[in-house]
Amino acid sequence: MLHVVCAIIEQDVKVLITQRSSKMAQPLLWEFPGGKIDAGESETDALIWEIQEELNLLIVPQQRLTPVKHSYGSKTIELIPYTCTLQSGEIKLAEHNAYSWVSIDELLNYSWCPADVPIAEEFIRLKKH
Ligand SMILES: Nc1nc2c([nH]c(=O)n2[C@H]2C[C@H](O)[C@@H](COP(=O)(O)OP(=O)(O)OP(=O)(O)O)O2)c(=O)[nH]1
Repeated sequence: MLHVVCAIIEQDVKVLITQRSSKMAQPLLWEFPGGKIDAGESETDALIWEIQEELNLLIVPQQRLTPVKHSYGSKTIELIPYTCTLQSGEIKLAEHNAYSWVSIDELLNYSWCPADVPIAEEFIRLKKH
């Protein structure tokens, strides 16, 4: 199983989501940015590194939400979400096709990678309570 960590980056009342490029797996679907955890790496170190690489942003992981297991054909991933705050940086896309800052109410209007849907739903529940 592939362990993937992803960031729900919050600023004011919006969260950052990214669209995978046409060359990636799950082309043009929206996700929470992140990536694979390498052997020996902590979840939060992997996340900080990936977000720096992909978006040129320095984040601070805050709260670990519920991991989701999802099978894409032969490949099974465990997607591990963290809410995060933004420390510094301006977005420069290195891999993604697009990004968007979206409000909680708009979050489910996007075409998500299937593994992300329960994560978006949990985040919405968290924010509405
Ligand atoms: N980073 C990230 N990956 C996700 C999310 N949801 C989801 O299903 N994935 C999948 C897509 C990939 O199959 C896998 C890891 O994606 P990745 O972007 O870090 O790795 P990668 O491009 O090197 O993977 P690949 O295209 O070579 O398979 O997890 C998400 O919210 N964030």
